[in-house]
Order: sequence, then C-alpha cells, then structure tokens
Amino acid sequence: MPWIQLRLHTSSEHADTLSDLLLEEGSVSITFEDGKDQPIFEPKLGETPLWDDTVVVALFDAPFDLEPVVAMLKTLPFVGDNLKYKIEQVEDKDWVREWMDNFHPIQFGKRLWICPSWREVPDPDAVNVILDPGLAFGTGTHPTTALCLEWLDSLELDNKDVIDFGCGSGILAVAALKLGAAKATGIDIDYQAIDASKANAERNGVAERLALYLPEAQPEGLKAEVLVANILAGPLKELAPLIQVLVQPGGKLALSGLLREQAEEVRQCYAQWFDMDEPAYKDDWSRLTGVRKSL
Ligand SMILES: C[S@@+](CC[C@H](N)C(=O)[O-])C[C@H]1O[C@@H](n2cnc3c(N)ncnc32)[C@H](O)[C@@H]1O
Repeated sequence: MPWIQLRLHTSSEHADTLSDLLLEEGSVSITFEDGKDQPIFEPKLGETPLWDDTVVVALFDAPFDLEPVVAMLKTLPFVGDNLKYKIEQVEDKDWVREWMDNFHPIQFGKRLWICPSWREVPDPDAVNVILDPGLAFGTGTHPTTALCLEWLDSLELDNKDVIDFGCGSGILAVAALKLGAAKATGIDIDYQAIDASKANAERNGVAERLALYLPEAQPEGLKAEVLVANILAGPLKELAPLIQVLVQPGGKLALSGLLREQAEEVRQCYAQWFDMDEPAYKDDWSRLTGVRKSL
C-alpha cells in the first residue's frame, strides 16, 4: 500500500504536540528525525531526548487530502505562516528484502569473514561465520562490532575459553569458536539475543561449544581467558566489578560500544584490574583492550 508523508520542521519543544495533533488528523505513524546533524548518544534510562531542530514525519494512507491538515497547522500560534513542510509520496517497499540486499559478506582482520546466511561465501578457505542476526544487534557493519571482530581475529584462540558479554546475535562468540576457541559463553539481558545466538551457533556447527545465559542464570565462578564486551560506556562502567572477576589472571579483555571521547574514563575504570592498552578507533567509536593483572 503506498503512503503519503508530511515532513514538518519544528523544535524539540513542539514535536510532541504536533505529533498528537497529526495522529488526531488521521496519521497512521509518526517518527521524529534529526533536522540538523546533532547526534544524541546514550540517553539516560527513561529519557527520550529530541534534537533542537526536529523533523516530525507523519505518514498517511494514500490517497489523503493534506491541505486541511496544513491549514490547521498554520493556525497554531507557535507555527503560523512559518510552517516549513514537504509532502512526499512513499512507495511501498519490502523493507526486509531491501535490508537483505544491502548486507554483503565482509572481511575482518586476516582470516575472518562474516557472511549473511542468504549469500554465497566468497572464500570457502577463510574462517567463515554464516550469520542471520534476526532481531538481535550484531551484523559486523557497526564499527564497534567490527573493532571486536578484528581483535578476535588478531588473537591466538586455540583451546581458549571466551566470554561474549552482551552477545546480541552471537556474532563475536561464534567468530571466536570458528577461530579456534574451545568453548564460549554468551550472556545477554535480551532473550531474543539468546535465541539469535543459539540459531547462529547451530548454523555454524558450533552450538555444542556455546553456552548461553541471561545474567541471572550465569553460573557461579564463571571465568575465561578471553572476554569481549560490546555494550555501551555507561553499562560497561557499572558492570566493571562483575566483568573483571570473569577474566582469569593473564587473560585478555576487549571493551567496545564506547565513543572516542568516552574511552579514557572507561580505561581508567578498568585500569585497577587490567594493564590497559591505548584505545583503537573506528569512525566515532573506540575499543579498549587489556590484560588481567594477578591481584
Ligand atoms: C551493541 S550490542 C552488541 C552485540 C554483539 N556482541 C556485537 O558486538 O555486535 C549490546 C548487547 O548487549 C546486551 N546488553 C546490554 N546491557 C547488558 C547487560 N547489563 N548484561 C548483559 N547484556 C547486556 C544488549 O541486549 C545487546 O544485545
């Protein structure tokens, strides 16, 4: 079904009011977009911050006469004749298909490839992870996942135990197993991530070497020689006391999900337990690595 879309420039202050009015006028969906390039990272729990210059995008079932809607908007005291808007036709698309068409095999480091499960493997002799992220995070296209995959590829993982804290699609745990790790443990607060990780481990023939847990079910005394956690700076700082005990003395740690400017404070937080390296960067993001001290 085609749609007709009304795009309105406004401020964060008026976006919610306009959204309510447009829903009353018959819009079937409202989204907010950034009107200028103003990134918002890591909002606090329960906060939904908006951009100073917000675009309210209202979708209507086509055909729909938007003239009366625009006329009503112009009567609002905070809008008046300054209304900045655009009306566009939106063609119906198979969004899942579109996403699948845009996801291609990608190489990380020297040995490792992530290959969407619906594509041909470009190099059958490489270490290939066949992946379908499902509803979970982790395709390799995000710089933080890429930084972790490159790190795993650079390690000698033969016979090592690995923990993937915040496993999402299971991409890091499955990659570690295919790169030679003996066992991996994936932990995630989201049961959809646990399901996706299980399916990806099965797809890659490593399911019997991957244990998956919600945090509350994590076994007591769990420890590994390698731990990778791609979450976000806030949770990584809060979880530091829990994460540090999971790494054996001499074991290796990688943390990502950090913006460049957050790397130093997270590095200092983990430096009490780990000999930390200089951060590595990709685009706006960073990765920290370190070796567990024998305390
Ligand atoms: C950015 S995704 C990373 C997924 C995948 N490991 C990757 O590198 O692409 C972060 C994952 O951490 C999980 N997560 C967030 N907070 C967590 C917590 N406190 N304990 C365990 N997992 C958590 C999220 O559900 C999500 O699946």
